[in-house]
Amino acid sequence: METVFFLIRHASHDRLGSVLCGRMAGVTLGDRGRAEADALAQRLSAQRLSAVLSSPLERAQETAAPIAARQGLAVTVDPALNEIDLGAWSGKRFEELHGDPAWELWNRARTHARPPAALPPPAGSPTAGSGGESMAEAQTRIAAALDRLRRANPGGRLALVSHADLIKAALAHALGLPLDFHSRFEISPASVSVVVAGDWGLKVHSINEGAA
Ligand SMILES: O=C(O)[C@H](O)COP(=O)(O)O
Repeated sequence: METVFFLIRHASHDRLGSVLCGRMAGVTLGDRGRAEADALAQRLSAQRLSAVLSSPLERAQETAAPIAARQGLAVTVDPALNEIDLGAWSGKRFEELHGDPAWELWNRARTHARPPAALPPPAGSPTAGSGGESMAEAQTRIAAALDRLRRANPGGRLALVSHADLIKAALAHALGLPLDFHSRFEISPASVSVVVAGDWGLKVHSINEGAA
């Protein structure tokens, strides 16, 4: 039996395009984002969803809430849908990052680049030298979640509210696209990308639907 996944990027917030928010707390939807989330919930009301899952971050849960409410469902928070751990870059303005060689590498070589650690590791720590989460690790996380959710929900139609890079990683996994090509397609705020899963694997039905 097939399981349909509606991969939804959270709606707009006021720091979009100026701050690399990552997992920082307190990033909530503004007026525009709430209007986008309501419009998205209205569009999705034509679908019979069986579950609405969300990243733990506020911007995702606030996007998921009106979608779930319209369907008479509760939002289930799933840590597997969380944003990539961007370590020391979380909360930095994009203008601060420009010119940083590690940031340039992150943008051109996602297959092996890794954000820097948020805090220097203690001296002698076995984690010395480790950083944030690589996109490959995030892809493993979302791919495992899709497989787990598919097995638990045969015939289900699940909305998963997450983040741009997580959705790109999921689509790249389904398409067999190298992560270095992450910028070859767009995942906009409040957009929907549809992936169908079966015993045979994953099939991409659409990408970035409903983008403004
Ligand atoms: O701010 C970030 O973390 C990224 O630039 C975009 O991620 P998002 O999908 O959570 O906005």
